[in-house]
Amino acid sequence: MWSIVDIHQVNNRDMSIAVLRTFISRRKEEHAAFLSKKLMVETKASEEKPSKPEEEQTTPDEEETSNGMKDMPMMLSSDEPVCLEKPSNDTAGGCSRELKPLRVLEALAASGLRSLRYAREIEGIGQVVALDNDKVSVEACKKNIQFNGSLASSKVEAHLADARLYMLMHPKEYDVVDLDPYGSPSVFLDSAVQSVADGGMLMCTATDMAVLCGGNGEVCYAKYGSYPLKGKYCHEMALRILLTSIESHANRYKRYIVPILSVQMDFYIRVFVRIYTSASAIKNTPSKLSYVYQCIGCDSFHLQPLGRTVTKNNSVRYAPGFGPVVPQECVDCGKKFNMGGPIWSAPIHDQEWVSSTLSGVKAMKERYPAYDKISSVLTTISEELPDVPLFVSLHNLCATLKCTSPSAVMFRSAVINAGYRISGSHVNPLGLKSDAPMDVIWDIMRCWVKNHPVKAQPADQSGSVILSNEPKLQANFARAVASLGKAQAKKVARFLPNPERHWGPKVRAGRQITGKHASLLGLEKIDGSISQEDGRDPSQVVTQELDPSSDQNAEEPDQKRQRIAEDTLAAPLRCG
Ligand SMILES: C[S@@+](CC[C@H](N)C(=O)[O-])C[C@H]1O[C@@H](n2cnc3c(N)ncnc32)[C@H](O)[C@@H]1O
Ligand SMILES: [Zn+2]
Repeated sequence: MWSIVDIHQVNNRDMSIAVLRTFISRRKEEHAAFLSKKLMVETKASEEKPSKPEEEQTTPDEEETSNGMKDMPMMLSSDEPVCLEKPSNDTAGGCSRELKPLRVLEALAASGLRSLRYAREIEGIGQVVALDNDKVSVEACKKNIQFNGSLASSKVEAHLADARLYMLMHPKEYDVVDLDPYGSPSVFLDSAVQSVADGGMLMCTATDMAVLCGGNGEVCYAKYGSYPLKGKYCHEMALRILLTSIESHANRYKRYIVPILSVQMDFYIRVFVRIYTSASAIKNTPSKLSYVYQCIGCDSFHLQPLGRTVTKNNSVRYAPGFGPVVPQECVDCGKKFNMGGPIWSAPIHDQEWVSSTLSGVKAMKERYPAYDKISSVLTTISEELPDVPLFVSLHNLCATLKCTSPSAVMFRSAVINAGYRISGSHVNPLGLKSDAPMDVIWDIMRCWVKNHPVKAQPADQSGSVILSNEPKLQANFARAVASLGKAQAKKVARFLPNPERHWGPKVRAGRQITGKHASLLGLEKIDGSISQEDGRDPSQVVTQELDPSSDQNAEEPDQKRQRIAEDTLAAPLRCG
């Protein structure tokens, strides 16, 4: 069995494998659509004018780039995804282009466990390049590759390299770039966005949650270019800050991102975004970003878009956003606002991808050791309102008013009965996303308090100021049909409890684990870590922990072995 301290990595890798499987099937569909469109265009062109001799049509220089593709040859229209395929001479017929297997770069690979799982478990992966700048890790990775048989050896290669330099030197070369650093990915983003092929995917983890969630706002600004706000929605804000930062790096190279899935799990966040090149599409970026005004008294929040588009006579013009969207003082409680952001305020998931990924996971349940976790997270995400960036917390609203709480179903019903939409949020079991404006939310709470009175509070408190105003809306708490999410109605688990022991981030590789880590990691984990690492040569762990009688060359592990793949493939030597 793997230790519980590694479970978060199992969750992270399983989610990545699930998304990669969806990517591979999407890529096939996009390629087929591209070929048929190309065929149509070619047929039309050949009908319109007599064809020139073949060598006059294109020269190799015009056609090829480092990526094997002309800069934008696959653009179907200005904003349509670019097809990820490369020219080939070996197919017959007019559409002589074949879809190459996926090339993956795991830029921060440690002992290569993730790369090995990608290569062994995902059909359609052509090559995985595993980098690390730590010699011991790369040696361990090479041993792990050897130990995992001929399939692994033919697909995975390990290199000692600084990922930043390597990615800069391989522009637009990888269909997938995976960043999974200790702490912040910020120093890797600029080169990573350049290394992804057009239409390719960047998968990026950040574990510096204290920074991203407002523990030290200035550090967050320095690393990511956005101010975080402390609030119940801080983890969702963290996801949106990371997306903003990736977009900002991409824009420098006339590129832009399309978020596919953005998850907060365990104690980290991870985003999956596709990257495209289009000088005209990047003009849309300011319209996808917002500042956030958050009241220091009652936590009401309001979004201030950075940009807007004006459409006139079929032409689109870009302009700065209208503002300010709030007065100097909060209309609900009279206090001032903190301003955070900018955050990505466009959708953070592609809901079609989410449902295909969820169906894929369900169909291959036995291939995912973290099935329960990733299916519950994907289920909750599939129900999130896609166009509502942040959320309120019912407990927080009640804490401001010092009142008892209505049940979530009653509150949801009141919002729905008032004509608005509401959903949960995967980042917080108590979070409620709604398109109802803050004054409607407070009116609902004012109505609730009328029937559930609160003790008198000092008049200058935010809650007292809010309650001193009469509601304009008569809230109706009668149960609305849509007040339960589909998952809740079907009793599908939406949030799983964390394991009770050994939970949390591990100490960075190379650091001595000492008693001072007790408060961070917990005593049991420290004991476990010391006994695990005690006196062992990391490179020996591979051979000691793998069953020497196991079939090292097995290229198609059976399903049971797939399920325990995280145990037996290799020992994660340097990272959790
Ligand atoms: C969290 S671990 C990676 C875990 C791995 N992705 C997995 O799933 O097992 C981060 C790794 O990044 C490596 N690293 C840090 N800075 C790097 C750099 N500039 N270039 C290459 N590797 C680097 C560290 O040595 C460490 O092994
Ligand atoms: Zn307020």
